[in-house]
Amino acid sequence: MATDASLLYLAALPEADRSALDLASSQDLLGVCRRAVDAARLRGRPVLTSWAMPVPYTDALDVWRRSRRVADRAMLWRSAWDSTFLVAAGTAHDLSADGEDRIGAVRAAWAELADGAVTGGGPTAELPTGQGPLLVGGVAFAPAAGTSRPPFPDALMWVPSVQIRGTAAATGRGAPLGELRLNAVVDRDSDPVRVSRDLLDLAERCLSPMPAAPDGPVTPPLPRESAELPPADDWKSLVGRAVRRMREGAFEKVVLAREVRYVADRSFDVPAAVDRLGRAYPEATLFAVRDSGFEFVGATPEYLVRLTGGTVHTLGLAGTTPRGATPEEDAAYERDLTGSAKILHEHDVVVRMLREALTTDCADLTVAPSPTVLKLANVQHLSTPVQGKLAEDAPGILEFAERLHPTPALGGHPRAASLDWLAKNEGLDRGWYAGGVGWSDTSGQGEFAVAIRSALIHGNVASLYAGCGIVADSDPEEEYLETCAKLRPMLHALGLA
Ligand SMILES: C=C(O[C@@H]1C=C(C(=O)O)C=C[C@H]1O)C(=O)O
Repeated sequence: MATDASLLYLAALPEADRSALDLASSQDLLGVCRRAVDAARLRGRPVLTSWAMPVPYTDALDVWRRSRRVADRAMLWRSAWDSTFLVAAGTAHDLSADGEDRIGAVRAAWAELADGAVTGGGPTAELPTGQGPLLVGGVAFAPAAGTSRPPFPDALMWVPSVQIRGTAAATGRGAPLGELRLNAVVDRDSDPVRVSRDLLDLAERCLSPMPAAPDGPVTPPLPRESAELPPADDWKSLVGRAVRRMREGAFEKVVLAREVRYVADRSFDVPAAVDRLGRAYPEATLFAVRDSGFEFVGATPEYLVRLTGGTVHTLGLAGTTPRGATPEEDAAYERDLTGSAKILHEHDVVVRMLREALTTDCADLTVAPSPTVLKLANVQHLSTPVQGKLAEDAPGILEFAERLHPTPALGGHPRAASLDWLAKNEGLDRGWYAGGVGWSDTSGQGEFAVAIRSALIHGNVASLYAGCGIVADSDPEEEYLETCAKLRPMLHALGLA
């Protein structure tokens, strides 16, 4: 076990770079931990401590692959906005919460913990957004009915012990540095020597230069059984029922989802799947959250909210057509997308809601006058970015996430009537599908993606999810085919198609 920060540093560095950089000292980390324990004694409450040092560009996927083996929890994040990656490992502090007010409860606990953090180390890489220790994780689409939902709570948010951030675009020597950050929450009885030693030990195991052996079998697992939940015909009838309710005027739009569950002959290779997703969907936010052997992964084109430098960004993404096999066919599908009154209506409902939700906190709201087309490998979508300059006393990202979720791109409109119908009729435990995955820093800057194009994986069982917006003139068969197209990325990634 290494107890010296300089060993850790060298482990992460290519041979030729070793002499060029200052050696970090374990004494420095220890000093910060000591200060934090002193502060905990003085304040009579636990104190967040965080220490950072630069690390050269590292292969984020490789670090994450190792982290998910050595830590109780791990998360990978590659941001669609600026290509920064985040690998989080271990638990410095758990802020998970259940129930309707899950995001609010996390927000309050994070504000208390973040206040008066004792920090040290650095200087580190300049990151495009967010600084210092982060709160990472995700939230379910809706609170679980009754007892806590297995395997994840309604909001699984935690401060990781080890946090590695950098820019995925950077390659080779002379490239921008990344940041390694070690976080802990100490109380009056904590032993600073032990705290710093445990952090270095975990970081070294995550950053070890040894290549991680492949996780699963070299040949992809073969599906032994699969089930559509609900069965295809039942789901189409459900779409028909939603259409009838909308024609009766009950609501304007509702998003119906379904699950496809696969049981394979052996465990799925999650890192290989994430690697494939990342390559096939470079414009997507890539995420993987692992806890207790369950892993929720996805590559989503949709973000809920991003807060950076006094600006809030969100995205209206709704309206879908397939990609064509030829440029002509693709252009025809694009014309269907931009010229369909039904699709434009579906999209407009989302943009209207986003605008309303942001108006009060933004001095200056910019909404593109008409949607653009986002082309992914499997489908194309109508897309309208929305951004605003935040007013002085505007809230942080968790409050925006709470306010925006679920947008009518994942729930419906009007919100209360559509969600109520959904809860009574969809018959699906969405879990984290269509919820949010992301992070916040101590000042409320951060990013949350909408957790679609996602799957929950546990050993040899994978649950894949997809849904689509239904309006009064939706056709059940077409909507069913749309969900099939949305499932395709994950099916390919897992080697199931
Ligand atoms: C619900 C999903 O996607 C959402 C629904 C869309 C639609 O109805 O056109 C488009 C993008 C997403 O907002 C999904 O992928 O599961």
